[in-house]
Amino acid sequence: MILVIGGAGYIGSHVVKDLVKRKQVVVLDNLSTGHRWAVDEKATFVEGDLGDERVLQALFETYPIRAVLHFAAFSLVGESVRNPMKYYENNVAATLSLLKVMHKNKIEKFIFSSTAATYGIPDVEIIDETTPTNPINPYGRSKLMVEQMLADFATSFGMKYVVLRYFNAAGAYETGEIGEKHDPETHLIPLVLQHLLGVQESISVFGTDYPTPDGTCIRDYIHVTDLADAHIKALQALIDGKIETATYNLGNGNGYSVKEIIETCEKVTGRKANIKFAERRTGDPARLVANSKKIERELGWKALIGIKGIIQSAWNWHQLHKK
Ligand SMILES: NC(=O)c1ccc[n+]([C@@H]2O[C@H](COP(=O)([O-])OP(=O)(O)OC[C@H]3O[C@@H](n4cnc5c(N)ncnc54)[C@H](O)[C@@H]3O)[C@@H](O)[C@H]2O)c1
Ligand SMILES: O=c1ccn([C@@H]2O[C@H](COP(=O)(O)OP(=O)(O)O[C@H]3O[C@H](CO)[C@@H](O)[C@H](O)[C@H]3O)[C@@H](O)[C@H]2O)c(=O)[nH]1
Repeated sequence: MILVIGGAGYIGSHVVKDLVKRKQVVVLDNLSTGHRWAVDEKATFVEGDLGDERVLQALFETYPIRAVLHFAAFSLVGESVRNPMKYYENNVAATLSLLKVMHKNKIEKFIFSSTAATYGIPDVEIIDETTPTNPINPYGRSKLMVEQMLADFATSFGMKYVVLRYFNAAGAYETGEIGEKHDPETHLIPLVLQHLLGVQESISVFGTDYPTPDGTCIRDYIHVTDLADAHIKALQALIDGKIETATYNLGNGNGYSVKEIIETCEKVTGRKANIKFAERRTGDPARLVANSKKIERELGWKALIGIKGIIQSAWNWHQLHKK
C-alpha cells in the first residue's frame, strides 16, 4: 500500500488517479487547499494533518504502507514572502514529524515534491540538477531544507528517496474529471483562461522589465499528467531497488514568457485578452527552464505534452467547470 500525503490537491490527485490503477492507495489530506471530490474513489481517504504524529502513527499501524509520496505543502511564492512562518511550519516542521514517524515505523521509501524555486536565480540558461541551489524566497528555502533533511536521513538511517523538482505544473486530467482548482487562484495559466472565459475582467502581467527578450518572466510549463508519470516511474524504481537516492528536474525544457503564454492562450481559445501591465511580484526569478535529461536517462521518463496541449487541456477543464 502507498500513502499519498496531499493527495486531494492539484498534483497529488492526478498522481492518485494513475496510481490506483497499479497499487492500493491511502490518501492523507487536511483539505486546507485540496478537495475531497478530487480523490479517486478507489483510494482510501483519511482527513488529517501531516504534522499530527498520532494520526501518522495510526496510519502506519492500520495499513501495510511500503512507501510515502509527499505532496502536502503550501506553495505560493508571494505568500511565502508575506508569511514565512506559515511556510516553515507546514513545509518543514510538519514534514520533520512525518519523517520521524516513518523512521520509527521503519518505512524507508519516500518521494518528495520539490520545486524549481530551490534554484533561486540561476546563472545558467538551462537548469540541471548540478546547478547550485540558492533559493530567493521562503517557499524555495522550505523545500530545500526538506531536501537536506532527506539527505541526512539517508546517510544516517538508510532512507531511500527521490526528490522531484517540478517546474510549473499546468493542465488537467484527460477525462476532465479533475484539474487545477486553487482558491484563490494565483497561477498564470488558469488565471488567463478564467479571464478568457469571462470570470475575471483582465489579466495582469507582473513585471515588464525583467532581463528577458520581452521583459516578462520565463517559465517551463509541464503537464500534470507528465508529472504523474514521473512519480509512477520513480516509485517503481525505489520499490525495485533500482535507485536508492536521487534528485530529478521535471520540465519540458522550453521556456515561455508571460506574454507568450497569454498569446498561446489566445490562439488556443480564439479569444482576445485584456492585458494590464503591473509591478513585479516579489520573489519571482526572471527565468526558470529545466534540463530533465537525468530522469530520461535513468528512468526513461520524458515530458510528452507541449505548451499547446497543456493549455488546451486546461481550457477543456475550465470550460467544463466554469462555475
Ligand atoms: N503547482 C506547481 O506548479 C508546483 C510546482 C513545483 C512544486 N510543487 C509542489 O507540489 C506539491 C503539490 O502542489 P499543488 O499545486 O498540487 O498544491 P495543492 O495546494 O493543490 O495541494 C497540496 C495538498 O496538500 C494538502 N495539505 C497541505 N498541508 C497539509 C497538511 N499539513 N496536512 C495534510 N494535508 C496538507 C492540501 O489540502 C492539498 O490537498 C506541493 O508540495 C508544491 O510545493 C507544485
Ligand atoms: O496573474 C498573474 C500570475 C502570474 N504571473 C507571472 O507568471 C509567472 C508564473 O507564475 P505562477 O503561475 O504563479 O507560478 P510560479 O510563481 O512560477 O510558481 C509555480 O511554479 C514553481 C516552480 O517553478 C512552483 O514551485 C510553485 O509552487 C508554483 O506556484 C510568474 O512570472 C508570475 O509573476 C503574472 O504575470 N500574472
